[in-house]
Amino acid sequence: KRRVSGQTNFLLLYLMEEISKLPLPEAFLHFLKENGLDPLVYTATNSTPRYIRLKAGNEADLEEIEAEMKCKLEKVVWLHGFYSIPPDIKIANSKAYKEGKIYGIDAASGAAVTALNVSVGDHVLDLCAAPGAKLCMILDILGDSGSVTGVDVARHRLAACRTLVQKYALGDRCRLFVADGTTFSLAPSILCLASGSCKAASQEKGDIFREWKSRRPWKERRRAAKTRDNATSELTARSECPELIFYGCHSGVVGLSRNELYRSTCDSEVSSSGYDKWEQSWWMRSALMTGQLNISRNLRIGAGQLFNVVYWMQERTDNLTNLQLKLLTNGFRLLKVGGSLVYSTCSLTVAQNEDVVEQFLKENAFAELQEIDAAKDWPCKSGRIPKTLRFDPCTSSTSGLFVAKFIKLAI
Ligand SMILES: C[S@@+](CC[C@H](N)C(=O)[O-])C[C@H]1O[C@@H](n2cnc3c(N)ncnc32)[C@H](O)[C@@H]1O
Repeated sequence: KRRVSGQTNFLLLYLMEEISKLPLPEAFLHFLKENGLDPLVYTATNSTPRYIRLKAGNEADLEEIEAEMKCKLEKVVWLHGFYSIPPDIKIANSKAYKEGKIYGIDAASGAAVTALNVSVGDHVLDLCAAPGAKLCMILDILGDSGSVTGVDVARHRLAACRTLVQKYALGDRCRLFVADGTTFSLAPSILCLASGSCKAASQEKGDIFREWKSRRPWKERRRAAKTRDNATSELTARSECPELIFYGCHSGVVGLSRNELYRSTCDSEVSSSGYDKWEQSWWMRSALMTGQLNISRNLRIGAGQLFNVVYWMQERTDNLTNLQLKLLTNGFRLLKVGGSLVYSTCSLTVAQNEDVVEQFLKENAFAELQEIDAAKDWPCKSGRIPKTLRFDPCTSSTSGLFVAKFIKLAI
Protein backbone atom coordinates (compact mmCIF):
# COMPACT_ATOMS: atom_id res chain seq x y z
CA LYS A 1 0.00 0.00 0.00
CA ARG A 2 2.85 2.32 0.95
CA ARG A 3 4.63 1.56 -2.33
CA VAL A 4 1.51 2.38 -4.37
CA SER A 5 0.98 5.70 -2.57
CA GLY A 6 4.70 6.46 -3.01
CA GLN A 7 4.38 5.85 -6.75
CA THR A 8 1.23 7.99 -6.93
CA ASN A 9 3.00 10.84 -5.14
CA PHE A 10 5.93 10.54 -7.50
CA LEU A 11 3.59 10.62 -10.51
CA LEU A 12 1.77 13.64 -9.14
CA LEU A 13 5.01 15.49 -8.50
CA TYR A 14 6.17 14.65 -12.01
CA LEU A 15 2.89 15.89 -13.52
CA MET A 16 2.97 19.11 -11.48
CA GLU A 17 6.54 19.70 -12.57
CA GLU A 18 5.61 19.21 -16.24
CA ILE A 19 2.47 21.37 -15.96
CA SER A 20 4.41 24.17 -14.31
CA LYS A 21 6.59 24.40 -17.42
CA LEU A 22 3.59 25.42 -19.54
CA PRO A 23 2.92 29.16 -20.03
CA LEU A 24 0.30 30.86 -17.84
CA PRO A 25 -3.06 31.58 -19.57
CA GLU A 26 -3.56 35.09 -21.01
CA ALA A 27 -6.54 35.95 -18.78
CA PHE A 28 -4.58 34.99 -15.71
CA LEU A 29 -1.62 37.11 -16.82
CA HIS A 30 -4.05 40.00 -17.28
CA PHE A 31 -5.38 39.45 -13.75
CA LEU A 32 -1.83 39.51 -12.36
CA LYS A 33 -1.04 42.70 -14.29
CA GLU A 34 -4.13 44.45 -12.95
CA ASN A 35 -2.94 43.66 -9.44
CA GLY A 36 0.64 44.70 -10.12
CA LEU A 37 1.83 41.13 -9.54
CA ASP A 38 4.91 39.63 -11.06
CA PRO A 39 4.05 36.29 -12.78
CA LEU A 40 7.28 35.01 -11.25
CA VAL A 41 5.28 34.60 -8.01
CA TYR A 42 3.70 31.63 -9.76
CA THR A 43 6.43 30.37 -11.99
CA ALA A 44 9.64 30.72 -9.97
CA THR A 45 10.72 27.62 -8.08
CA ASN A 46 9.98 28.07 -4.43
CA SER A 47 13.21 28.85 -2.65
CA THR A 48 11.62 30.88 0.15
CA PRO A 49 13.38 29.90 3.37
CA ARG A 50 11.42 28.64 6.34
CA TYR A 51 11.37 30.86 9.38
CA ILE A 52 11.37 30.02 13.03
CA ARG A 53 11.02 32.15 16.10
CA LEU A 54 12.97 31.35 19.21
CA LYS A 55 10.69 31.44 22.24
CA ALA A 56 11.85 34.14 24.68
CA GLY A 57 14.40 32.85 27.20
CA ASN A 58 15.99 30.21 24.93
CA GLU A 59 18.65 32.39 23.30
CA ALA A 60 21.47 30.62 25.15
CA ASP A 61 20.47 27.28 23.56
CA LEU A 62 20.98 28.47 19.99
CA GLU A 63 24.18 26.48 19.31
CA GLU A 64 22.72 23.34 20.82
CA ILE A 65 19.61 23.72 18.64
CA GLU A 66 21.77 24.20 15.52
CA ALA A 67 23.79 21.08 16.33
CA GLU A 68 20.67 19.04 16.90
CA MET A 69 18.94 20.26 13.73
CA LYS A 70 22.19 19.92 11.77
CA CYS A 71 21.74 23.32 10.14
CA LYS A 72 22.73 26.92 10.71
CA LEU A 73 19.99 29.18 12.04
CA GLU A 74 20.52 32.41 10.07
CA LYS A 75 19.52 35.42 12.15
CA VAL A 76 16.92 37.58 10.39
CA VAL A 77 18.59 40.94 10.90
CA TRP A 78 15.43 42.97 10.44
CA LEU A 79 13.22 40.98 12.83
CA HIS A 80 14.08 40.30 16.44
CA GLY A 81 14.02 36.65 17.53
CA PHE A 82 13.60 35.25 13.99
CA TYR A 83 15.90 32.83 12.16
CA SER A 84 15.74 31.36 8.68
CA ILE A 85 16.48 27.77 7.77
CA PRO A 86 16.63 26.06 4.35
CA PRO A 87 13.15 25.16 3.02
CA ASP A 88 13.85 21.42 3.07
CA ILE A 89 14.61 21.26 6.81
CA LYS A 90 11.69 19.80 8.77
CA ILE A 91 11.42 21.21 12.27
CA ALA A 92 8.60 18.98 13.57
CA ASN A 93 10.92 16.11 14.55
CA SER A 94 13.53 18.26 16.24
CA LYS A 95 13.98 18.18 19.99
CA ALA A 96 13.88 21.99 20.16
CA TYR A 97 10.45 21.97 18.52
CA LYS A 98 9.13 19.16 20.68
CA GLU A 99 10.35 20.97 23.79
CA GLY A 100 8.61 24.15 22.66
CA LYS A 101 11.78 26.23 22.24
CA ILE A 102 11.13 27.13 18.61
CA TYR A 103 8.05 27.48 16.45
CA GLY A 104 7.49 27.98 12.76
CA ILE A 105 6.14 31.37 11.68
CA ASP A 106 6.77 33.26 8.46
CA ALA A 107 8.87 36.39 8.88
CA ALA A 108 6.19 38.57 7.24
CA SER A 109 3.66 37.33 9.83
CA GLY A 110 6.20 38.18 12.52
CA ALA A 111 6.43 41.67 11.01
CA ALA A 112 2.64 42.07 11.23
CA VAL A 113 2.78 41.26 14.95
CA THR A 114 5.72 43.64 15.40
CA ALA A 115 3.65 46.35 13.67
CA LEU A 116 1.06 45.94 16.42
CA ASN A 117 3.66 47.20 18.89
CA VAL A 118 2.32 45.10 21.77
CA SER A 119 3.21 46.65 25.14
CA VAL A 120 3.23 45.23 28.64
CA GLY A 121 -0.29 44.86 30.03
CA ASP A 122 -2.13 45.12 26.70
CA HIS A 123 -5.37 43.22 26.17
CA VAL A 124 -5.23 41.94 22.63
CA LEU A 125 -7.99 40.57 20.43
CA ASP A 126 -6.84 38.17 17.70
CA LEU A 127 -9.66 37.64 15.19
CA CYS A 128 -9.18 34.72 12.77
CA ALA A 129 -6.59 33.41 15.21
CA ALA A 130 -6.13 29.77 14.16
CA PRO A 131 -3.81 27.97 13.81
CA GLY A 132 -2.20 30.45 16.15
CA ALA A 133 1.35 31.33 15.13
CA LYS A 134 0.74 35.06 15.61
CA LEU A 135 -1.28 34.47 18.76
CA CYS A 136 1.68 32.57 20.28
CA MET A 137 4.05 35.37 19.37
CA ILE A 138 1.77 37.97 20.98
CA LEU A 139 1.48 35.88 24.17
CA ASP A 140 5.25 35.43 24.22
CA ILE A 141 5.79 39.20 23.96
CA LEU A 142 3.21 39.91 26.69
CA GLY A 143 4.83 37.43 29.07
CA ASP A 144 3.39 37.77 32.52
CA SER A 145 0.98 40.61 31.74
CA GLY A 146 -2.16 41.52 29.80
CA SER A 147 -4.29 38.98 27.97
CA VAL A 148 -5.06 37.62 24.52
CA THR A 149 -8.50 36.62 23.25
CA GLY A 150 -8.32 34.40 20.20
CA VAL A 151 -11.41 33.99 18.02
CA ASP A 152 -11.89 31.68 15.07
CA VAL A 153 -14.92 30.29 13.31
CA ALA A 154 -13.34 26.87 12.62
CA ARG A 155 -13.45 24.69 15.71
CA HIS A 156 -10.87 22.14 14.58
CA ARG A 157 -8.42 24.87 13.64
CA LEU A 158 -8.89 26.59 16.99
CA ALA A 159 -8.39 23.26 18.74
CA ALA A 160 -5.00 23.08 16.99
CA CYS A 161 -4.31 26.59 18.29
CA ARG A 162 -5.16 25.40 21.83
CA THR A 163 -2.64 22.56 21.45
CA LEU A 164 -0.04 25.09 20.33
CA VAL A 165 -0.46 27.51 23.26
CA GLN A 166 -0.33 24.60 25.70
CA LYS A 167 2.72 23.08 24.02
CA TYR A 168 4.59 26.38 24.30
CA ALA A 169 3.32 26.96 27.84
CA LEU A 170 1.88 30.30 26.73
CA GLY A 171 -1.75 29.75 27.69
CA ASP A 172 -1.85 31.37 31.10
CA ARG A 173 -3.28 34.65 29.86
CA CYS A 174 -5.14 33.35 26.87
CA ARG A 175 -8.76 32.44 26.15
CA LEU A 176 -10.03 30.93 22.92
CA PHE A 177 -13.54 31.24 21.50
CA VAL A 178 -15.09 29.44 18.57
CA ALA A 179 -17.16 32.29 17.20
CA ASP A 180 -17.95 34.32 14.13
CA GLY A 181 -15.61 37.29 14.21
CA THR A 182 -18.13 39.48 12.40
CA THR A 183 -20.39 39.54 15.47
CA PHE A 184 -18.16 38.56 18.40
CA SER A 185 -18.76 41.15 21.12
CA LEU A 186 -17.10 40.14 24.41
CA ALA A 187 -14.80 42.60 26.15
CA PRO A 188 -11.57 41.38 27.76
CA SER A 189 -12.84 39.49 30.84
CA ILE A 190 -9.78 40.42 32.86
CA LEU A 191 -11.22 43.92 33.16
CA CYS A 192 -14.45 42.58 34.56
CA LEU A 193 -12.59 40.47 37.09
CA ALA A 194 -10.50 43.44 38.17
CA SER A 195 -13.60 45.35 39.17
CA GLY A 196 -14.70 44.47 42.68
CA SER A 197 -18.40 44.43 41.82
CA CYS A 198 -18.01 41.63 39.29
CA LYS A 199 -15.96 39.58 41.69
CA ALA A 200 -18.52 39.92 44.45
CA ALA A 201 -21.37 39.10 42.10
CA SER A 202 -19.63 35.99 40.79
CA GLN A 203 -19.00 34.66 44.26
CA GLU A 204 -22.71 34.72 44.97
CA LYS A 205 -23.46 32.39 42.09
CA GLY A 206 -22.66 28.73 41.90
CA ASP A 207 -22.10 28.66 38.14
CA ILE A 208 -18.59 30.06 38.02
CA PHE A 209 -15.60 29.08 35.88
CA ARG A 210 -12.98 27.14 37.79
CA GLU A 211 -9.50 26.19 36.64
CA TRP A 212 -9.58 24.92 33.03
CA LYS A 213 -9.25 21.19 32.59
CA SER A 214 -9.02 19.37 29.28
CA ARG A 215 -11.64 16.94 30.53
CA ARG A 216 -14.73 19.05 31.19
CA PRO A 217 -17.48 18.00 33.62
CA TRP A 218 -20.39 16.23 31.91
CA LYS A 219 -22.77 19.20 32.37
CA GLU A 220 -20.38 21.59 30.66
CA ARG A 221 -19.62 19.21 27.80
CA ARG A 222 -23.34 18.79 27.15
CA ARG A 223 -23.83 22.55 27.12
CA ALA A 224 -20.89 22.99 24.69
CA ALA A 225 -22.25 20.25 22.42
CA LYS A 226 -25.64 21.97 22.41
CA THR A 227 -24.04 25.29 21.49
CA ARG A 228 -22.16 23.52 18.69
CA ASP A 229 -25.33 21.92 17.34
CA ASN A 230 -27.08 25.28 17.27
CA ALA A 231 -24.04 26.83 15.66
CA THR A 232 -24.01 24.48 12.72
CA SER A 233 -27.72 24.79 12.13
CA GLU A 234 -27.94 28.55 12.25
CA LEU A 235 -25.36 31.23 11.57
CA THR A 236 -26.89 33.67 14.04
CA ALA A 237 -26.71 31.13 16.83
CA ARG A 238 -23.05 30.56 16.02
CA SER A 239 -22.30 34.25 16.18
CA GLU A 240 -24.30 34.95 19.31
CA CYS A 241 -23.02 32.02 21.37
CA PRO A 242 -19.25 31.96 21.33
CA GLU A 243 -17.96 28.64 22.57
CA LEU A 244 -15.12 28.92 25.05
CA ILE A 245 -12.70 26.06 24.31
CA PHE A 246 -9.74 27.13 26.43
CA TYR A 247 -8.81 29.64 29.12
CA GLY A 248 -5.66 30.04 31.17
CA CYS A 249 -5.66 30.60 34.91
CA HIS A 250 -4.78 34.30 34.54
CA SER A 251 -6.95 35.01 31.50
CA GLY A 252 -9.62 36.60 33.67
CA VAL A 253 -12.14 33.82 33.13
CA VAL A 254 -11.57 31.88 36.37
CA GLY A 255 -13.98 33.23 38.96
CA LEU A 256 -16.47 34.68 36.47
CA SER A 257 -20.00 33.40 36.13
CA ARG A 258 -21.28 32.45 32.69
CA ASN A 259 -23.49 35.54 32.64
CA GLU A 260 -20.56 37.79 33.37
CA LEU A 261 -18.35 36.20 30.74
CA TYR A 262 -21.01 36.30 28.05
CA ARG A 263 -22.16 39.82 28.80
CA SER A 264 -22.00 41.75 25.52
CA THR A 265 -20.18 45.06 25.42
CA CYS A 266 -22.08 48.21 24.59
CA ASP A 267 -20.41 50.99 22.63
CA SER A 268 -20.03 53.37 25.58
CA GLU A 269 -18.15 50.69 27.60
CA VAL A 270 -15.85 49.92 24.69
CA SER A 271 -14.18 53.35 24.82
CA SER A 272 -12.70 52.51 28.24
CA SER A 273 -12.77 48.74 28.57
CA GLY A 274 -12.30 47.53 25.01
CA TYR A 275 -9.16 45.90 23.66
CA ASP A 276 -5.89 47.84 23.51
CA LYS A 277 -4.68 46.05 20.41
CA TRP A 278 -6.38 44.05 17.76
CA GLU A 279 -4.90 41.78 15.13
CA GLN A 280 -6.74 40.31 12.17
CA SER A 281 -5.12 38.17 9.62
CA TRP A 282 -6.54 36.43 6.70
CA TRP A 283 -5.69 33.40 4.66
CA MET A 284 -6.80 34.67 1.32
CA ARG A 285 -3.76 33.43 -0.52
CA SER A 286 -4.11 29.89 0.55
CA ALA A 287 -7.85 30.03 -0.06
CA LEU A 288 -7.87 32.18 -3.12
CA MET A 289 -4.46 32.68 -4.58
CA THR A 290 -3.41 29.08 -4.30
CA GLY A 291 -6.79 28.34 -5.79
CA GLN A 292 -5.80 30.57 -8.66
CA LEU A 293 -2.47 28.86 -8.91
CA ASN A 294 -3.97 25.41 -9.12
CA ILE A 295 -6.70 26.60 -11.36
CA SER A 296 -4.37 28.39 -13.69
CA ARG A 297 -2.34 25.24 -14.05
CA ASN A 298 -5.41 23.13 -14.56
CA LEU A 299 -6.50 25.60 -17.15
CA ARG A 300 -3.54 24.79 -19.21
CA ILE A 301 -5.01 21.36 -19.47
CA GLY A 302 -8.59 22.49 -20.05
CA ALA A 303 -8.39 26.05 -21.36
CA GLY A 304 -12.07 26.03 -22.34
CA GLN A 305 -13.06 26.63 -18.73
CA LEU A 306 -11.05 29.81 -18.49
CA PHE A 307 -13.94 32.28 -18.46
CA ASN A 308 -15.91 30.31 -15.89
CA VAL A 309 -12.95 30.37 -13.61
CA VAL A 310 -12.25 34.08 -13.99
CA TYR A 311 -15.93 34.68 -13.21
CA TRP A 312 -15.68 32.35 -10.19
CA MET A 313 -12.62 34.20 -8.93
CA GLN A 314 -14.42 37.54 -9.24
CA GLU A 315 -17.50 36.31 -7.38
CA ARG A 316 -15.43 34.70 -4.66
CA THR A 317 -13.30 37.82 -4.27
CA ASP A 318 -16.42 39.98 -3.82
CA ASN A 319 -17.73 37.70 -1.06
CA LEU A 320 -14.41 37.65 0.72
CA THR A 321 -14.06 41.43 0.49
CA ASN A 322 -17.44 41.85 2.19
CA LEU A 323 -16.52 39.37 4.90
CA GLN A 324 -13.21 41.11 5.56
CA LEU A 325 -14.96 44.46 5.84
CA LYS A 326 -17.42 43.02 8.35
CA LEU A 327 -14.59 41.51 10.41
CA LEU A 328 -12.67 44.79 10.38
CA THR A 329 -15.73 46.82 11.34
CA ASN A 330 -16.65 44.55 14.23
CA GLY A 331 -13.09 44.37 15.54
CA PHE A 332 -12.80 48.14 15.36
CA ARG A 333 -16.01 48.46 17.40
CA LEU A 334 -14.42 46.40 20.20
CA LEU A 335 -11.25 48.48 20.24
CA LYS A 336 -10.60 51.04 22.97
CA VAL A 337 -10.26 54.69 21.95
CA GLY A 338 -6.53 55.20 21.29
CA GLY A 339 -6.08 51.47 20.60
CA SER A 340 -4.54 50.19 17.39
CA LEU A 341 -5.35 47.38 15.03
CA VAL A 342 -3.32 45.59 12.42
CA TYR A 343 -5.01 44.09 9.39
CA SER A 344 -2.96 41.63 7.39
CA THR A 345 -3.74 39.26 4.56
CA CYS A 346 -1.63 36.83 2.58
CA SER A 347 -3.62 37.81 -0.50
CA LEU A 348 -1.72 39.80 -3.09
CA THR A 349 -4.77 41.26 -4.81
CA VAL A 350 -5.88 44.88 -4.60
CA ALA A 351 -9.49 43.82 -3.93
CA GLN A 352 -8.56 42.00 -0.71
CA ASN A 353 -6.20 44.70 0.49
CA GLU A 354 -6.25 48.34 -0.62
CA ASP A 355 -9.94 48.20 -1.63
CA VAL A 356 -10.90 46.86 1.81
CA VAL A 357 -8.79 49.53 3.54
CA GLU A 358 -10.27 52.30 1.41
CA GLN A 359 -13.84 51.20 2.02
CA PHE A 360 -13.22 50.70 5.75
CA LEU A 361 -11.80 54.24 6.08
CA LYS A 362 -14.79 55.61 4.17
CA GLU A 363 -17.24 53.91 6.54
CA ASN A 364 -15.35 54.63 9.80
CA ALA A 365 -14.64 58.30 10.30
CA PHE A 366 -12.71 57.63 13.53
CA ALA A 367 -10.25 55.17 11.98
CA GLU A 368 -6.91 56.56 10.83
CA LEU A 369 -4.14 54.76 8.98
CA GLN A 370 -0.88 54.79 10.90
CA GLU A 371 2.71 54.73 9.70
CA ILE A 372 4.45 51.51 10.78
CA ASP A 373 7.68 52.94 12.18
CA ALA A 374 9.49 49.62 12.51
CA ALA A 375 9.07 49.00 8.77
CA LYS A 376 11.87 51.27 7.59
CA ASP A 377 14.34 48.36 7.69
CA TRP A 378 11.94 45.69 6.41
CA PRO A 379 12.24 44.16 2.91
CA CYS A 380 8.79 45.41 1.89
CA LYS A 381 7.39 48.19 -0.27
CA SER A 382 4.46 50.56 0.06
CA GLY A 383 1.01 49.33 -0.96
CA ARG A 384 -1.10 51.44 -3.36
CA ILE A 385 -2.32 53.44 -0.35
CA PRO A 386 0.45 55.31 1.51
CA LYS A 387 1.33 53.81 4.94
CA THR A 388 0.18 50.31 3.89
CA LEU A 389 2.86 47.68 3.27
CA ARG A 390 3.36 44.81 0.89
CA PHE A 391 5.80 41.95 1.35
CA ASP A 392 6.31 40.70 -2.19
CA PRO A 393 7.21 36.98 -2.16
CA CYS A 394 9.70 37.51 -5.01
CA THR A 395 11.71 40.26 -3.35
CA SER A 396 11.18 39.80 0.39
CA SER A 397 12.05 36.10 0.70
CA THR A 398 8.86 35.68 2.72
CA SER A 399 5.56 34.03 1.84
CA GLY A 400 4.11 37.47 1.07
CA LEU A 401 1.78 39.67 3.12
CA PHE A 402 -0.20 42.90 3.03
CA VAL A 403 -0.21 44.91 6.27
CA ALA A 404 -2.19 47.98 7.34
CA LYS A 405 -2.31 49.57 10.79
CA PHE A 406 -5.14 51.75 12.09
CA ILE A 407 -5.68 53.78 15.23
CA LYS A 408 -9.08 54.47 16.79
CA LEU A 409 -9.47 58.19 17.38
CA ALA A 410 -12.90 58.32 19.03
CA ILE A 411 -16.17 56.46 19.36
C1 LIG B 1 -4.80 32.64 7.77
S1 LIG B 1 -5.79 31.94 8.96
C2 LIG B 1 -5.21 32.95 10.25
C3 LIG B 1 -3.80 32.64 10.63
C4 LIG B 1 -3.50 33.00 12.05
N1 LIG B 1 -3.77 34.40 12.35
C5 LIG B 1 -2.07 32.65 12.44
O1 LIG B 1 -1.26 33.56 12.57
O2 LIG B 1 -1.77 31.47 12.60
C6 LIG B 1 -7.43 32.58 8.75
C7 LIG B 1 -8.46 32.07 9.73
O3 LIG B 1 -9.65 32.84 9.60
C8 LIG B 1 -10.71 32.04 10.09
N2 LIG B 1 -12.00 32.66 9.74
C9 LIG B 1 -12.61 32.70 8.54
N3 LIG B 1 -13.79 33.35 8.64
C10 LIG B 1 -13.94 33.74 9.92
C11 LIG B 1 -14.95 34.44 10.64
N4 LIG B 1 -16.06 34.88 10.06
N5 LIG B 1 -14.76 34.63 11.96
C12 LIG B 1 -13.64 34.19 12.59
N6 LIG B 1 -12.67 33.51 11.95
C13 LIG B 1 -12.79 33.29 10.64
C14 LIG B 1 -10.42 30.71 9.42
O4 LIG B 1 -11.10 29.66 10.09
C15 LIG B 1 -8.90 30.61 9.53
O5 LIG B 1 -8.51 29.84 10.63
